[in-house]
Amino acid sequence: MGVEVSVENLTKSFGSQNIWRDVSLTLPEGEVSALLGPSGTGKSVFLKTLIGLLHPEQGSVVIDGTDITQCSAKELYEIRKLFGVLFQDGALFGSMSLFDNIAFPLREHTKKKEDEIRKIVMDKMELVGLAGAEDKLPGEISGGMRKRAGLARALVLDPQIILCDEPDSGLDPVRTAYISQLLIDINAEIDATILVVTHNINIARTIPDNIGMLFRKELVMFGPREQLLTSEQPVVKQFLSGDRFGPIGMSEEKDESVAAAEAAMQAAGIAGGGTQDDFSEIIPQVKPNPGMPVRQAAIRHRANVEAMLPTLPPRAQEAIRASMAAEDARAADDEAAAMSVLETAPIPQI
Ligand SMILES: Nc1ncnc2c1ncn2[C@@H]1O[C@H](COP(=O)(O)OP(=O)(O)OP(=O)(O)O)[C@@H](O)[C@H]1O
Repeated sequence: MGVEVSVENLTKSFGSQNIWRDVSLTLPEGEVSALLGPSGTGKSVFLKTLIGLLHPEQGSVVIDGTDITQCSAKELYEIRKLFGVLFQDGALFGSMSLFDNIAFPLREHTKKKEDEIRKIVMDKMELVGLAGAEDKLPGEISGGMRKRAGLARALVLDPQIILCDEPDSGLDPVRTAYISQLLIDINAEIDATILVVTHNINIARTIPDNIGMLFRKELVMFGPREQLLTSEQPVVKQFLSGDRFGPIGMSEEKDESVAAAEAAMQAAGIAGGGTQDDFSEIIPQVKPNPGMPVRQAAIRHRANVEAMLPTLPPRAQEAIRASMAAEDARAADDEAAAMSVLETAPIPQI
C-alpha cells in the first residue's frame, strides 16, 4: 500500500539561484499524480528533493511520519527503501547486463539469495515486456527498452512510492501509451503512490488523478486533474496548447514589450502554433487492463474529490461532475456487458 507524501513550504536554491519556493502539496496515498512545468523550472530537482538526494533550505517532506529533511542518515536510508525511481535516462550501469542492472537494488539492499533474486528480476522483466533480454547491455537496446529496464529496476524492491522522471521522453506515441498503461496497471496491482514528471499532454490528460504545475519558481496549482485541465490561467492554457504566445518564453520570462508585440501579432492573425484542442473537455482516465485488480486509489480519490468539490473553481466542479457521471455510465455499461455474456452463455448441465 502506498504512503502519503506531504510537502510543506519547500524552498530550494543552488547558491544564489532560487529554483522554487514555498512549494506545498500532498501526494495522496496510492494515487497517481503528474508534475508539469516548462523546462528548467526544477521538476527533476523536486523529485531529487523528495528522496533526500538534494537538501532544501526550508520546509518539510514528511513520509510515513518522518520528515526526511531533518532525519538522520540512517532513517533516510530506511525511508529510501520505500522508493522506486525511474530517472530520465534510465540511469543504467553501461557495463552491466540488464539482469544485473535490475538485480542491483536487491543485491545492495537485501540479503536475498541469488535464486530468489533471479525469480524477482525475471518477474519484473516479464512485467515490463523485457523477457529474453537479460543478457543485453544497455548500449545494445533501444531507448524504450532502457526506459522499461529502468522501470523494472525501480520496481524490484516493491516500492510504496514510485517517482518517474519523464517516462515518455524519447519514446514514440505507441510506446508512450504502453508505458502509461503499465504505470496504471502497476498502480492497480501494488497501490503505490506515483509521481510522474512529464511534458506529455496526453499523459497529463489520461493518466493522473492529480496534476501540479511549476512556473516562475512556484507551484501554480496542484489538485484533481480536471482542475488544471479546465484552468483559465494563461500559463496553464499556454502550456497545454503548446502555443508560443503567452507568459512562457523560450528561455526567460517575457517582459511587457514582448507581450505587447505578441498581442499585436495575434491581432494581425499570426498564429502561435498551438493546438486548438479543448482541454476542458475531459477525456476518460486510462483504466487498468482487464484481469488487473480495481484501482483502490481511484475509489479513494473519488471520495477525496467529492469532499473537496465545493472548494474548487466552478469550471473544475462542472468537469469533475461530468467525468464522474461518464465513469458511472461506463461502469454500468461494463456491468450490462458482463451480464449479457452470462445470459447468453450456455447453462451448464448438472
Ligand atoms: N546539482 C545542481 N547544482 C546546481 N544547479 C542545478 C543542479 N541541479 C539542477 N540545477 C539547476 O536547477 C534548474 C532546474 O533544473 P531541473 O533539471 O530540475 O529542471 P526541469 O524542470 O526538470 O527541466 P526539464 O523539463 O528540462 O527536464 C536548472 O537551472 C538547473 O541548471
